[in-house]
Amino acid sequence: MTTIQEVRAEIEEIDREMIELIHRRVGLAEKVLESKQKEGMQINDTGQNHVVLDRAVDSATERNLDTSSVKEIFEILIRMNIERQHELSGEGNLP
Ligand SMILES: C=C(O[C@@H]1C=C(C(=O)O)C=C[C@H]1O)C(=O)O
Repeated sequence: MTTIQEVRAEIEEIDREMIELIHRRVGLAEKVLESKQKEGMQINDTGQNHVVLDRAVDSATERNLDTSSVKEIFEILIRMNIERQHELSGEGNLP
């Protein structure tokens, strides 16, 4: 039988992986901003936000996860990326 310590070690490993993935995702803000500045695009792209959220909700549905919770997580991830792009463009935390 698995001990609580073993399960917690597995959770810790997953948490570390998630932090690394969040770091990678936020890290892409620089490349995205560069392309947007070249193309004259706005930082917040509501159409793309929908694409990302719909994709996350579909994946969550396939795995029988609570879709509204998964959507909240992805809304936070999108916000973090947008905030990072604003920081990098020297605008601070504008909406
Ligand atoms: C990363 C982008 O910039 C913003 C952040 C997004 C995201 O974190 O997925 C999606 C759309 C944009 O509002 C992008 O346009 O792809």
